[in-house]
Amino acid sequence: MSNQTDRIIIFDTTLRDGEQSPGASLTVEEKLTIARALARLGVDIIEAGFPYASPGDFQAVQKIAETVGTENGPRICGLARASTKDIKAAGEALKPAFKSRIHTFIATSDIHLKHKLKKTRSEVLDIVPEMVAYAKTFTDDIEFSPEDAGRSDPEFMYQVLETAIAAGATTVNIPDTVGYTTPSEFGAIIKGIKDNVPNIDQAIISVHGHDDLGLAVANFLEAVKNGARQLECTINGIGERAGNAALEELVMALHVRRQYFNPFLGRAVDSTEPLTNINTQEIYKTSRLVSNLTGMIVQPNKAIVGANAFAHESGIHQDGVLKNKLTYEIMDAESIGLTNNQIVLGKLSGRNAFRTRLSELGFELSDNDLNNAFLRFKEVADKKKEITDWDLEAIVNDEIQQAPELFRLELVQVSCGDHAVSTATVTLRNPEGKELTDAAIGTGPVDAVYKAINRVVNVPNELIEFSVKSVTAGIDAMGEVTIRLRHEGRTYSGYAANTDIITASARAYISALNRLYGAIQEQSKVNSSEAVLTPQG
Ligand SMILES: CC(=O)SCCNC(=O)CCNC(=O)[C@H](O)C(C)(C)COP(=O)(O)OP(=O)(O)OC[C@H]1O[C@@H](n2cnc3c(N)ncnc32)[C@H](O)[C@@H]1OP(=O)(O)O
Ligand SMILES: CC(C)C(=O)C(=O)O
Repeated sequence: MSNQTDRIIIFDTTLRDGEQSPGASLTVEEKLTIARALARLGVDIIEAGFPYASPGDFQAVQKIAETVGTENGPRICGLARASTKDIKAAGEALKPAFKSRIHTFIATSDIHLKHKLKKTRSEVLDIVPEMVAYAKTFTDDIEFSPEDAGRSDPEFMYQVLETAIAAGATTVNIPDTVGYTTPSEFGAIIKGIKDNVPNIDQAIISVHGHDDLGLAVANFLEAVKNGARQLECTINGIGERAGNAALEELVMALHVRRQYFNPFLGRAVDSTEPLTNINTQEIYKTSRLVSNLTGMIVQPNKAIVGANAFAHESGIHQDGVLKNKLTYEIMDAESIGLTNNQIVLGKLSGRNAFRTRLSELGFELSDNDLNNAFLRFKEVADKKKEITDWDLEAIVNDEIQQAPELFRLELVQVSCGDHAVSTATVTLRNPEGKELTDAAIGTGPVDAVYKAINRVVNVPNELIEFSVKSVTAGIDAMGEVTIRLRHEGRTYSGYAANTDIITASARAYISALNRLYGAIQEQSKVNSSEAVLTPQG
């Protein structure tokens, strides 16, 4: 294999590194939904998880390998430390995939060797070929990463990469694990690898980077100029700490500035060939899906997918755009799948029009889910004359893409005002099917509702984020509520949309509590199976 491909491979790690964002933890079903969306987006490789990390991660990777890793689907990858138990778990979980990859890694920086791994350089040099060769017994496609490459001694890293490739690594991935390097430094690291690793032509050079200094995307573009051909990125740039390089920014930079990048890929400047396999029209929808399911809100001024990314506010700009869009726009909103938010359906629309529009928007629902979504649509259409694509998306995300419903909201009622004590009454159905009603007072209606819900659910938690925004303009707009809460150091998110923001707030809170309650139940199952296993050794 040669790394001289003239195309950029997009390796999406939303489900692995993205899920490492505090509070972004996803259920197996949610991961499957995102994996399907990534396949529609056209990513080449999905890093679906870290199978050894937990039974849930193992199951998710296995399910994605089975249902999304089909013959025409993307390659499915699992992460593993340089250890036989991790690699074995990855190999087992990936078995159902038509095309699989094991990604194994070990740190090469002296800081990590000394303080974290407590290993010498020569020990690492022995472990790497042994583990790559072991991974090779599960699949031919092996990626190796020298973790913290950005702070590693280049000469040592060259040696490690050479042994990894000699043992069968087909991709070598260079991570700036702590987001420390600058673009020119990162480009020089890639050039150094090309110039100094003797067998580098037998592997693809990949890059992975974090955004601690806001430089991840710039670093990657410099890496492409110096020979990197695979980019590891996440939707909306989510990930550990400040996140990863954002897929949408990288792809659109390569798309919009194609003529600038063509020569670095050995193409004629004016070549119109796309630089990646990404279907850019799927970008906006995928971004919204990931944001809703992870609870990681996209900031309004975020490049490409932020609410303001294509908005022109000031008079001089509006005047220019009205005369010619090119005055202030370097790309079309349509190119990332942003429609004009046109009115699509109303309360007289039927099931067929509803199903057709959802499928045009990329939602493939089972008959049961479609029925539920249709009933919600009719409810909303009774209150809101015009139903836009954004409303439809909010309805599906609220109604269908939810954590398993352990507690269900049956009723919420509030009394509030500037001369009243905010009071809320709620009725919830508990996991055993019993209806429970309670009431509370609070500093405002949402506070009162949350206190009343807490009296019923009775799991201590701290609300750390509450956001409400309208889906579209207008007084009858649906409100979207996203919340994050914390319990014993872990964060859980919830999402809901409704024309009544108090109802949306209550539903979003219950959706987060359902995740928290589900996690407690999972943990108690693990604890009781460990308790059974321990006495028998
Ligand atoms: C840069 C990255 O993003 S790496 C990916 C990060 N993702 C995760 O950590 C996923 C979630 N992690 C987990 O569930 C757990 O940490 C597990 C299951 C992976 C390991 O759990 P534990 O066995 O309890 O180990 P713990 O997390 O406390 O410590 C990590 C151990 O792995 C070792 N280790 C770390 N990286 C590597 C590596 N690449 N190869 C081999 N060993 C490694 C550490 O030195 C430490 O070993 P020690 O226990 O002998 O000191
Ligand atoms: C596992 C590696 C590639 C990683 O996530 C990092 O170094 O940030």
